[in-house]
Amino acid sequence: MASRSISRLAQWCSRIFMVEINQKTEPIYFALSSKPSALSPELDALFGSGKLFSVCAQCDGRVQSARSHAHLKSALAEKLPPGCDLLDAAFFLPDVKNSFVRGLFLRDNSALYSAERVVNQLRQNGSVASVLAYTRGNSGDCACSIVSDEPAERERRYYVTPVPVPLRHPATLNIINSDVFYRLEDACKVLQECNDVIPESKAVLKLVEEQKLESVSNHAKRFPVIVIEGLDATGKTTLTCSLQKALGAVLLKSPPQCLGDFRQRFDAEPPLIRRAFYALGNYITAAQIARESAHAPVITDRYWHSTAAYAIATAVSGREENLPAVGSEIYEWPSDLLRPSLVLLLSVNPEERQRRLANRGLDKTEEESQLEINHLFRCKVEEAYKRIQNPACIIVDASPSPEHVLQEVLCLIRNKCNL
Ligand SMILES: Nc1ncnc2c1ncn2[C@@H]1O[C@H](COP(=O)(O)OP(=O)(O)OP(=O)(O)O)[C@@H](O)[C@H]1O
Ligand SMILES: Nc1ccn([C@H]2C[C@H](O)[C@@H](COP(=O)(O)O)O2)c(=O)n1
Repeated sequence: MASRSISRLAQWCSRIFMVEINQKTEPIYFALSSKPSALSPELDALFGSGKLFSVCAQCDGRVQSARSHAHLKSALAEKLPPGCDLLDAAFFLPDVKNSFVRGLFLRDNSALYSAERVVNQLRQNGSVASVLAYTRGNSGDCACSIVSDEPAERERRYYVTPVPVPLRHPATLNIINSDVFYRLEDACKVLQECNDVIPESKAVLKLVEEQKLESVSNHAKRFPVIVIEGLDATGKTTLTCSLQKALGAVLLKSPPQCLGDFRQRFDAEPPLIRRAFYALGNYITAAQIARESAHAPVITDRYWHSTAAYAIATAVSGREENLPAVGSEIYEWPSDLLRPSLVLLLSVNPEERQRRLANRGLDKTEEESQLEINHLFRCKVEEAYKRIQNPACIIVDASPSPEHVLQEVLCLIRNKCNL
C-alpha cells in the first residue's frame, strides 16, 4: 500500500502545475517537492486564503479523458456553492510531448467550506481521478497531500515550490494531433475512438469515406483555387458571393454543407473531438475542390487556415507571445491536404468589425461572443493565421466598401493566378 501511495505522489512530483487566473494574466507555475519552500508573491496570492484543491479527471483513453474533464468542469461549476473559484489548471512534464493534462484548481472561500464535500461526492462517483489538497503552513510554506481513502496516501506530505515560467507555453506540447491534425488518418482515428459515445461519428466517417479522398493531394488543379479566410464578420460571405459571380467560379465552404447537421453536435464536444471534426470537413471540401476545379475556378469560404488558427489560439491561453514561434512545425500545412493556389486573409479594424457584427444582429456562436469580449483571443487567432506556411496567406484590408474590397481582390487574383 505504502509503495503505491509513494509512486502516485512521485508521479505528481515529476510534473509542473500550471494555474490560469484569467486570460489576461500569465499562468502561475509551481512544482511539488519533499522540502518546504517559501512561496513566491504570485503563489502566495494564489494560495492566500480558503481551502484549496487541484482536481483531475484523467482516465484511460484520450477521448474519455477529454470528455471526463469537460463533464467534471460543468459538474463543479453547477454544484459548487457561492464563494468558490474554479480555475483552469494543467499538469505537464517539461519538454515532454503529449504530457499536458488539463485539470482544475479550486479555491473555497464559501461560508461553510463545502467544496470538499462536493469534490468527495464526485470522487466517489468516479468523476474525479485525483484530488490534491493544499494547506498553508505557519512559516509561509504550503503543504500538499492526496485526498484518498487510504491512510498511507493521506499522510504523505509534499510542498509547493516555485518554478521558472517555461520557455514555451506548455499547451504547445500537445497541439499536434490533439488540437491540430496533419493527416487524414489521424483525424479519422479520433472519430473512430468516439464511435461508442458519439453515434454521429460513424455517419461523419462514412461521408469522409464516400469522398474518394486518396487522389486529392496529388490532384493537378486546372483552374485556380482561392481560399478566403478571416475572423467572423470580416466580409467572407459577402466577398465570396461577389467573387463567384465575377469569376464564374464554384463556391465551396469548409465545413461543407453535408456536415451541417452534425456541426452543433461536435461543437459541444471538447477540443480534441471538435477539432478532429473540422479537420475532416477540410478533407471533404478538398475532394469537392478537386472535382470542381477541373471545370471552373473555385472559391472556398474558410479552409485549413481557419481550423488551425482557431484551434491554436484556443489551446494556448494568455497573450499572443505564448503562441508557438514563427516557423514552428505546428504552422505547417498537412502534407495530404489539397493546397489552394491562393489564400487571402480579410482583416478589418476592431471598431469596423464590431459595427458589422452589431448591424448583422444574428445569433452569435460562443466563439463569436468570445471574440467580441476577448481582444486577446482575436489577436491570437489573427496572428496564428499569419504564421501558417505553405501556403501562407496574403492579408487584404477589408475595411473599405464591399465593391472596393472586391476590386482589390480581383486584382490580386489576376496577378497571382493569371485569371
Ligand atoms: N466591405 C464591407 N463594408 C461594410 N460592411 C460589410 C463589408 N463586407 C461585409 N459587410 C457587412 O458585414 C457583415 C458581416 O459580413 P459577412 O457576413 O460577409 O462576414 P463573414 O466574414 O462571412 O462573417 P461570418 O464568418 O461570421 O459568417 C454583414 O452585415 C455584411 O453586410
Ligand atoms: N474550416 C473551418 C471552419 C470553421 N472552423 C471553426 C472555427 C470557429 O470556431 C468557427 C467559425 O466558423 P463560422 O462561425 O464562421 O461558421 O468554426 C474551423 O475550425 N475550420
